[in-house]
Amino acid sequence: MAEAERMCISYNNIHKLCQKVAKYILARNERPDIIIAITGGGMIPARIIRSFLKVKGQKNIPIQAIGLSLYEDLGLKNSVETIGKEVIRTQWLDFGALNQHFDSLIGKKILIVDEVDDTRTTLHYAVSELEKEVVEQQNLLNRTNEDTVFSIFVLHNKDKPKKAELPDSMINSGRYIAAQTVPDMWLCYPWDAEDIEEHTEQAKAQGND
Ligand SMILES: O=P(O)(O)OC[C@H]1O[C@H](OP(=O)(O)OP(=O)(O)O)[C@H](O)[C@@H]1O
Repeated sequence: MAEAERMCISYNNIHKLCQKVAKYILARNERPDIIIAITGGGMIPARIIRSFLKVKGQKNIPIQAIGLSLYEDLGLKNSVETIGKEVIRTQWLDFGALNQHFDSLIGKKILIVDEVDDTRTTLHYAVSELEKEVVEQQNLLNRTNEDTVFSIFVLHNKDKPKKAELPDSMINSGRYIAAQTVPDMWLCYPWDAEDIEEHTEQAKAQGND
């Protein structure tokens, strides 16, 4: 792929994007009760933004990880049109650990973090499965009158047709937060770099430092 079609992103750039988004979240009085990082790309942004969301006198926001991987569905059982990618859960919430902080996700502000929104398949899956999880808990505990608020933070949203939707209520209320919207190009994150010095130089040259 030609150099111009690759966008290199430095750690410094990611740090600053997290800081910008944290400011936005705090200004809206929407500090999350819990951060859910989608592994592996969501983990570093989740950890960085937690520091910027820290408020004096308040406990650190707990981070939970969910593992979601895109799996090539070869569409063998279906028609050609269904060929695409499906999401496989490799890791899910640890409710035992969650309970040390609070009793459930019900009524909480939840920030889902990933590095990139490409086709939106992963984020759609994460939001719908987490919403289902909350509804199950609400029914179980007879607490159906409490509102749970989901937000999303991604470093980059690729400007392209998406293969899945997010709730309108989330988009329209500013709770889908992409630090940057970028053209549909190959994004090179620093954690994949073999030579981090060279990578950082390339990021600088592209203005992403
Ligand atoms: O918008 P989508 O088309 O769903 O793609 C975005 C997802 O793809 C990547 O995950 P990947 O499965 O490559 O795993 P990784 O994070 O462990 O690299 C990325 O981290 C997002 O989670």
